[in-house]
Amino acid sequence: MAGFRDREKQHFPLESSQAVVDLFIDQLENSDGPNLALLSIVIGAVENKLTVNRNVSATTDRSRILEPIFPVIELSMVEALYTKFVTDVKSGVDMSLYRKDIATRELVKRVSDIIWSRLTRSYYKDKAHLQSLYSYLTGNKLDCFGVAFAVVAAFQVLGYNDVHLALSEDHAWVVFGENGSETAEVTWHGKGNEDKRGQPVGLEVTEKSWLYLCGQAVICTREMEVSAMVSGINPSITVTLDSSEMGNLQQDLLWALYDKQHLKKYPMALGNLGDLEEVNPIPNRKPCKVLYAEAIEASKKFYNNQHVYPYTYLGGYLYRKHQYKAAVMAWAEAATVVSGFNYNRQDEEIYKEFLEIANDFIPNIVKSVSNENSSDPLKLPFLRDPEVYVKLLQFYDGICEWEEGSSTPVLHITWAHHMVFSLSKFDSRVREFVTVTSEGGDSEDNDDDSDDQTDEKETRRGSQSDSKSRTSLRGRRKSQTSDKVKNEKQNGDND
Ligand SMILES: CC1(C)CN=C(N2CCN(c3ncnc4sc(CC(F)F)cc34)CC2)S1
Repeated sequence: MAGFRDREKQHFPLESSQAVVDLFIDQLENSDGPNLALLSIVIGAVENKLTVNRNVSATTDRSRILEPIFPVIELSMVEALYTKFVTDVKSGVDMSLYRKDIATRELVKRVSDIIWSRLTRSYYKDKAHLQSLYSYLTGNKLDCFGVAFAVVAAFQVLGYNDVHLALSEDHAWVVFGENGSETAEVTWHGKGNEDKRGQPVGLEVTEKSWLYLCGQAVICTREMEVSAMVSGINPSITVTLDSSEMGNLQQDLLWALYDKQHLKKYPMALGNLGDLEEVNPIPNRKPCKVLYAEAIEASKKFYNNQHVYPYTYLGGYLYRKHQYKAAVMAWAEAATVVSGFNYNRQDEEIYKEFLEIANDFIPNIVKSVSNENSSDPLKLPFLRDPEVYVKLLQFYDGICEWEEGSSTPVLHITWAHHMVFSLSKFDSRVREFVTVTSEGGDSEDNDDDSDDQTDEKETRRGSQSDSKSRTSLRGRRKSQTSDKVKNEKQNGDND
């Protein structure tokens, strides 16, 4: 039955991480494209052996358990599971009903139903290690991403090259048809939401919800589907313990994909590699800060700068390194990105992200710097730095703008309490230097070119530094006419 050719067989048995990396590289160099089902079964098997049901004694206090052995992966086991997958998929489809080169919506729904029908009736969907075909074929369990991935792998088995994975920052679906112009839901999203499997991704894009990234989703090639598979590796054994072998393997695979340019258009995968490099920097490889920057550049270059996570990857890293001003600057950019969406009840994941930043991280920073006296004379203390204050206002402004025009409210009193707490900790002189103005409303409101359509307003640094730095905060309001939001404090040293 469906077996592997010598090209695949010669790698087995896999007896080391390097052997797995060699198999992946060989598949990525295969002119027929990488075999998604084969690679997902292999990586899922390794992850299962290294992380599931490990006898973790309470005394293991290292952040990563050291593996004595690498689990040998035998060809017979992989081939048996692969044959089972091929048989499941092919027996579920009467191929005589369909054209062989381009998928139809009916076929996409059919294949999604085949994957769906084999899932265990009810199980904890958010559990770890449910993302691979190994989990599907040995445990009949998949998470939301895993179902979408399995549908794409099934179409590869059926010989279709037009069905590809589409990824937003919290959802997955497929594209298919002539030049991938069609979209279809193939999995569920979140809890308590009716799945829309078979339907096109339509309304949500017009609703401007973050969940669908307004047409800026990552559309995968076969190789980028391998990047998604590798990015989805979960090295955790418990909440507090990771498998270092699995983490190192994920890192090596991501670098192999990076070297072949298969992370170029995939900001989250670049961010994931950055997180791995932070914990375990590989000599002579790009440092995590550069990877976070490349993720932001990729979002700007390929996705109209409409991805939020690249900025929260960077902000989270800077926060962990106590580089608080830079962290606030990254979070302000993240809020500006999210301000371009309308909040929808299915956007909880990004809501939780901003909730933690606004109501946990920023108050913690403000508390921790309250008795700061920076040794560096040129560095303004956080609470005396007008640029920080302006960036904080930009952060809150972005979240307010996100809420404007949304079907669901974002902010509640707790947000206001934390915001007032944080802003009020800034030195009063800093607050005096900030002039907030609002430009005209939406473009259609901008017909009046009255000269009070203010351009950027400048904010000068405090007296400590003689150089004036032009920090501007452009207030943006969606619907109001242009008006000065705050009185302008004329200070003596205005030039
Ligand atoms: C800055 C953060 C909080 C750190 N980790 C973040 N991740 C965001 C989600 N992650 C991802 N990493 C690679 N690819 C994908 S595709 C996807 C949506 C899912 F439904 F398919 C999620 C995701 C990995 C981890 S965002």
